[in-house]
Amino acid sequence: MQARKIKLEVRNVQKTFRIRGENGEGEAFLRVLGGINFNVFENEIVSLIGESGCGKTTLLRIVQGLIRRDAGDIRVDGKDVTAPGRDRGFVFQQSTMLPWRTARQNVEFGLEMAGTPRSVRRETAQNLLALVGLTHAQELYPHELSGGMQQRVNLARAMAIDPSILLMDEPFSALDAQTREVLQKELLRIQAEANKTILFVTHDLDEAIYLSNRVVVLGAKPGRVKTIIEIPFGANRPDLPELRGNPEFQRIRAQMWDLIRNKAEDAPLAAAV
Ligand SMILES: Nc1ncnc2c1ncn2[C@@H]1O[C@H](COP(=O)(O)OP(=O)(O)OP(=O)(O)O)[C@@H](O)[C@H]1O
Repeated sequence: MQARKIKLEVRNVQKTFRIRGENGEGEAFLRVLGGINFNVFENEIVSLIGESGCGKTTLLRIVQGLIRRDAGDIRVDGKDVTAPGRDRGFVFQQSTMLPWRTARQNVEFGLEMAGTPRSVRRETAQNLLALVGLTHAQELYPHELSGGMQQRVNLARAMAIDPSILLMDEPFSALDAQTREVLQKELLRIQAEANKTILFVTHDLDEAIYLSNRVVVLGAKPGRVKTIIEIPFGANRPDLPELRGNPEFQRIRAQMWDLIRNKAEDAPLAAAV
């Protein structure tokens, strides 16, 4: 069997924030990440879950290159990460579209910054907007788009620079339940069509199981990897409402819930994290 290619390596990443001391006086230290280890393989979706405050967003921002780690290594395609770069694309919880640009112009933005010729930019943006199902909305401005449509544009924009990995921080959590389910399904379709590798942060256990090949469960204070769960449903997994009735889905969900509530012992980590 061919070895899977590692896209993202996270090795012993640690972070402590300097914060105000008790009663707002002096200073104190908050150890947020206590040595995080995991890999994301090519074409995988890996989700990070864990209780609020366990450091998911901090970890994603460190991978993004926006927060400096105190120790450890992060490599994308074997290259050390020290700052934001075109090898990583981002989609956040809130839409980050530029309000004075149309959907197409928003998708073209990163390519413009990179000096890509106009005709190539336009074609790339049109292709990506078609991929995310927005051909009809290319020339609309953000205020003319629904929240779900805006997140589709943000996804197309993140993909425009053809990053090695997409980092997504709760991208659907501000959407209503119905739109969220549509976009979750769409993300699986887009990921399969475009062969993308994704690191995905979510609070939502069902979303993590439905979208992921593997789920990294983090414990808190300091954040650490409790276990990494392989999700056994293949590429043609049923839609989430149907999957929820699957006993294996329910078993995994219960296991995650126990881990997050600290009811279960940390499971031994597999060698190939
Ligand atoms: N810049 C900062 N300075 C000081 N403390 C910070 C900073 N950023 C985050 N923290 C603290 O680090 C801890 C982890 O925050 P983080 O946002 O990474 O957690 P999270 O798991 O993403 O939480 P949630 O699920 O609620 O979004 C929290 O206690 C937070 O208050």
